[in-house]
Amino acid sequence: MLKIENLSKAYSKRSVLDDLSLQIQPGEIYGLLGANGAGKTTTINIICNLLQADSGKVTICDRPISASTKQLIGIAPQENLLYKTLSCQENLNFFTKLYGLTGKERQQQVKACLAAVNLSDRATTPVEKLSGGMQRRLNIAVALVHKPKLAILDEPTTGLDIEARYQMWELIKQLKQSGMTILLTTHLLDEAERLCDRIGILKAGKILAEGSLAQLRQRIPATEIVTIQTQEEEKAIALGNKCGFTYRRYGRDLAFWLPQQLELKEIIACFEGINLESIARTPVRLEHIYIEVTNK
Ligand SMILES: Nc1ncnc2c1ncn2[C@@H]1O[C@H](COP(=O)(O)OP(=O)(O)OP(=O)(O)O)[C@@H](O)[C@H]1O
Repeated sequence: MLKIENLSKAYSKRSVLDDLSLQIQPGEIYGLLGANGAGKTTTINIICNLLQADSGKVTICDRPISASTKQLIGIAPQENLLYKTLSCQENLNFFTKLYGLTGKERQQQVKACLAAVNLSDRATTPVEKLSGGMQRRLNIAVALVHKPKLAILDEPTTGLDIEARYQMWELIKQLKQSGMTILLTTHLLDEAERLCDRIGILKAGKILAEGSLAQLRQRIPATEIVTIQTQEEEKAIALGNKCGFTYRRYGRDLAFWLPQQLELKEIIACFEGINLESIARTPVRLEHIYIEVTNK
């Protein structure tokens, strides 16, 4: 559906995208993860034909990116693209006109998009009277008015509270069920874990790792991760090493990769001789993989 091959882009002499390649299959949610400045927005702007790459190739539905492929893409940008004093319906009407929809099709699309984002009962409410979560959902409806093949959702839940975030996740899952292909950018690793079929980790304009969560998990040779709290960290690291556990710091937490499944008592036995204040077991999460891949 979307194919990016060897894309490079520099501003003045500063390289922002460095031989970037990725592919998105029809009907999947692809998560592009990266810190601030990694190059996510630059990539999106090139896909949307708003910015010219220095080299490389981008095709969507086998067509090279051009003014005419804009029709295939719906983008919900980081900053809501909405007219605050207009109602939900008026906003959508405006964008349907921009895309050249007329008559019955226009009315149908406005109605369908309001329903798709669960805002049918707010059709005549001005945007400024909607909650932040509702405005974010309307921003997505705007991206869908012209029935695009690919929806690009740029940090769709940034700034939302947890309830609004759950609603947005539900909406994104419904979009996928309706057959939409989605490119999602996010800083939130749990969001990517919940939603994405495949994930690409972007750093300094390069994809450092890519795959499903199960594929990415193979980057860490551990069955699970054990985090401990103790005043005797040096001793704990030495004892962990003796048992074949690799240690890592996640923030200030001291954690160990367990190469094989162990009973809790076997894990505790490894740290015999020191005072353990707490011990917690977690599966290998995207957070651990992200840190491993981006800190190399
Ligand atoms: N028009 C521009 N001129 C010069 N430098 C730019 C321009 N646009 C972006 N950059 C730089 O390119 C790099 C990548 O920016 P980009 O916005 O693509 O990153 P991002 O991954 O989207 O970050 P964020 O998560 O903060 O949105 C940054 O260092 C940024 O300062």
